[in-house]
Amino acid sequence: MSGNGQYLGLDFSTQQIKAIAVDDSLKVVTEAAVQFDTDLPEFRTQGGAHQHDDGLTVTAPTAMWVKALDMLLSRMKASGFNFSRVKALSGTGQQHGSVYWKTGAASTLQHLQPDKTLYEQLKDSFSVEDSPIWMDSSTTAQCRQLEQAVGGAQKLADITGSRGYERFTANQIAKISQNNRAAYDNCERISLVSSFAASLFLGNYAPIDHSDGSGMNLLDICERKWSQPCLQACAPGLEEKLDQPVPSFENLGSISAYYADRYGFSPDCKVITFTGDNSGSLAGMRLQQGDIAVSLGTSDTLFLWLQQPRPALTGHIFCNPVDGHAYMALLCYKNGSLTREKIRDSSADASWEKFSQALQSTPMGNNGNVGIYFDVQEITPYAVGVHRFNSTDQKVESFPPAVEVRALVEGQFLAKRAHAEMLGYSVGCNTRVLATGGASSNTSILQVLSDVFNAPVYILDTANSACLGCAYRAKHGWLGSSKVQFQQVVQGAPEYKLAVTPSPNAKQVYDPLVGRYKRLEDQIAGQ
Ligand SMILES: O=C(CO)[C@@H](O)[C@H](O)CF
Repeated sequence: MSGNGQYLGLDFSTQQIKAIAVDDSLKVVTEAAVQFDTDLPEFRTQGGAHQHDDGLTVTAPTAMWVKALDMLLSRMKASGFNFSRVKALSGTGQQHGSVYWKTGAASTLQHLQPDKTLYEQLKDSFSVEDSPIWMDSSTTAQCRQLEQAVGGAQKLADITGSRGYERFTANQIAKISQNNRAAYDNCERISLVSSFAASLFLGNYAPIDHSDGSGMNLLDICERKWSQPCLQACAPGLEEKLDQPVPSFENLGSISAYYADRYGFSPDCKVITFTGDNSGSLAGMRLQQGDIAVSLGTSDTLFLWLQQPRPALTGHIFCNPVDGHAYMALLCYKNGSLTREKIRDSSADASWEKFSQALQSTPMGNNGNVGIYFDVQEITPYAVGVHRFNSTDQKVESFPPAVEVRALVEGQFLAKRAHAEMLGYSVGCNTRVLATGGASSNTSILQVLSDVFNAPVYILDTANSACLGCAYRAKHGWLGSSKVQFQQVVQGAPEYKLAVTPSPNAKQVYDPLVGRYKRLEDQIAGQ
């Protein structure tokens, strides 16, 4: 894999647009960003979005994303970045968001004038000016309609990898076709945020990729084609507005001449399919078969690599962005660091040191005491409340402080393992846990994670993992995904740091405890 080129990753995320360039050894050489709220105040967004008065609808101005790209590239040019060295670029977009290109916009995209900004030329190219984004929760009716049309929630999950979720694109499209038919009819192409961004660079409509397309409730994730029952249930004439989905590592062709003329990109710079931000993160974290990535933040997120997925009513299964025969899964937990902090305050004198001492002073399995701490409405599963059980499954009102601390941490990780296994993951000899996020700096917490999964835990700096992952994917696509595996391309990337390994007998303690935890969780979720 020779070459002295550079590879550019772009991330069109909720609050900013970011670029990272890496050299041939995948070392970061440039970073740049535009913050929507502060750099483009004329759009008056908060966190990159507009929260509507109904308390459910959340959108972002499509033209703001276009203007942000003008600003980002101008900043990079002004800083002296040499665009001519970029061999290929790829990117991500916040998942589920959608862009509605007005009839006739293709011609404008194909004939961009280098003496004008993208914004000047494209600002009136969208039949829906405010794109629905992933924070929207206004389409519950459309979710139920879609689930009913295809045979129920589990059937929709079996087809598309997820039950109906309000933020998923099919339900947003259905809402627009039902409530704003003129805008829907005056739209010749619907893009995701990722394929919209790719279209800007390609100077033509870019296709939706399999991985981000898996977040729409429209793609049959086994066939990797649009599901006809889902298309027909969603909106009339939808398939022609979407075009056909493609693998997430396709070389879409050369960059639009607009960028060569205006910024000095090489005319031969290749555009590699863009994908969703979580898929980009999987690439940036360099997950491979057998890996689980655990992001321990305000909400906890699990990224799984799956070979044989089992779609369920919780979690999401997407086509894998770097391996055309594999899948990935996402599990999101609302009760994350705030819950850990609450127990730290109530049972460890608000001290992480005492929190850690409590974990060190209590045995694996906590003498049979199990806790489920859903302070706020949990989404995995849909349940709420704090529930404590003693070794004979009797509900108890409280635990001693140290037992409470361990019950919380073990409960959170037993939940993650139970739901991961429900989606088709199996803990085995090649399991690696990659930990990131605030709590990954606490070795005692990581020790419990390692024991529950009976696997080594590595620490990963995933700052900008989505953007970095796309720079990696750009090189993979440029080299030719049919010629080289993604894992080979990223071999030279910085190594993970081994943090902890499982305690002796961890397997004997936690393998049976996972089943017991799941039974207790089902019991409280069923309430
Ligand atoms: O909704 C989500 C995943 O399903 C979020 O992680 C968005 O992708 C954030 F942009």
